[in-house]
Amino acid sequence: MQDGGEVLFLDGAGEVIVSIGRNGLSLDPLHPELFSSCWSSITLQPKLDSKIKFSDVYAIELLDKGPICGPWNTRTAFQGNNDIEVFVHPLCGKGRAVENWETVAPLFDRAKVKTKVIVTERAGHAYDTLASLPDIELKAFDGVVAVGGDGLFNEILNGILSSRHKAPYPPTPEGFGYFESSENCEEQTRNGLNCSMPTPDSVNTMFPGNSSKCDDHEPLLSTSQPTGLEIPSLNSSKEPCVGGQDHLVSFPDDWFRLGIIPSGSTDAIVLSTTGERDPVTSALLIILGRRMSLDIAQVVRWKSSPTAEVLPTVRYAASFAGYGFYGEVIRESENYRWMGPARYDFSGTMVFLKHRSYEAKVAFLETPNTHSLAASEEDDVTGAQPLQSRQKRPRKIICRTNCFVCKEASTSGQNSEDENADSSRTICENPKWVWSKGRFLSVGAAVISCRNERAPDGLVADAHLSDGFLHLLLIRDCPLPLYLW
Ligand SMILES: Nc1ncnc2c1ncn2[C@@H]1O[C@H](COP(=O)(O)OP(=O)(O)OP(=O)(O)O)[C@@H](O)[C@H]1O
Repeated sequence: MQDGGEVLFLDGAGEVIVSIGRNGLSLDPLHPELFSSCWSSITLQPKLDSKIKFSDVYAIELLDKGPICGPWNTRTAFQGNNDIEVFVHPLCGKGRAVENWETVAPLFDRAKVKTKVIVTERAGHAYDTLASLPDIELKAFDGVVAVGGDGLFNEILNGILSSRHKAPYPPTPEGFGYFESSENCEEQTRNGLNCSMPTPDSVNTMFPGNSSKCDDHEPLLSTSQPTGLEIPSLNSSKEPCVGGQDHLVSFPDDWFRLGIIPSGSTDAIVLSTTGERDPVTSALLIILGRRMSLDIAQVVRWKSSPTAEVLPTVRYAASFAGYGFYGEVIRESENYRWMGPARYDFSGTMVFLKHRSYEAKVAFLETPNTHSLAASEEDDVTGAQPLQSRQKRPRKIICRTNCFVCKEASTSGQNSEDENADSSRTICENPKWVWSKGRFLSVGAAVISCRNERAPDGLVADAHLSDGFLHLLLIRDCPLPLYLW
């Protein structure tokens, strides 16, 4: 025992004095002079992390007794009393998800974090499981973890939100005059779209989970041949579209913890959140309960039903939602899944060579930061101008983490973080929809692409959107950066 601490022998470092502070342990060499060279000023002290924060400790074991408590740090770790639900997609990426889970599972065991593991057997398995799970059972989980790629995460996100996100839809296409004229109708028919007039009653105030959505059984990924990868339509689960059911979990008021152990082909969400495409890093971050808010985009596609009603199909995206080029690349790439990650390059080239452009009408929330992109004053509902003619790229919006990319944008004369927060507030409280139409190479909404400086600028995730009319709305951390190419 030494004044102010205990002397321990540490492998590779020798004797150290260990003292306990409020937030962690301090380690100081007992004989620092032994590490100094007599004849030079070079210090030969071995590398020693002189501080260990309690919040970085994920388990404690006594050599002879094994784990002594668990989970070790209930303040930062997963709550610990309940399980976390883990979905493993055995076929994703290079087929290493099961192996990756087997590598990290002992870390969860060691930290006494209980897991309930489901290995998915088909596309839609995770979605169905979560969408049909009674709220009381969902709430009993401390979180849900995907061992897979962006597509599996996307299923989990949609399974959790589909019947539980309660928010008004953005304005209908009717509100933008989309279906107003027969000319529009002819144009749509030429483009292979199903055109019919909406019923007069606006669905602006409808909430997901109420009756009209029950009629929509369109798969998200529409292909002429079944790929086995279609995500089931909303509300195709056992959970009925009921009014009056007392939901215990309701977004955006509630929050829920999600994790990804990267095992996919592109892992865009992991790259733009943790920045490390490494299963062990992700597992440790999950066990330690490190968290960050995730921007989620709600994508509403309005489509005519057989009864000529225009009904919304709602999906949620956490990285990127794309229509046009990107949508087609993703759709095409499903046919070449056997190629592994190279399928994206291959189908990207194939689709590029087709040199198509896509008819689109886009509605988006105008923010002060995106003014260079936003429509001019005459571009209101009655007088749209094609956005293609605007060459300027939108200015970056500063993200919450104030990453390198955003910092750079702000120092080059852009809005400060405070101004950005103010503009977010204005948009949330006072949304002003702008719309425009034209032919585009692609229309996409990047949700979290600036979270991490290492993330590629344009992220492509599994946002399978077929031709149709899209409304994009950010439900958390608005504003949503919307890019038009
Ligand atoms: N057992 C399964 N068999 C077939 N498809 C599955 C299975 N489990 C999930 N899927 C589907 O496979 C799709 C792709 O999965 P995932 O995104 O995890 O892998 P990936 O495409 O290789 O990775 P990334 O999205 O990072 O490119 C998902 O959209 C999901 O619906």
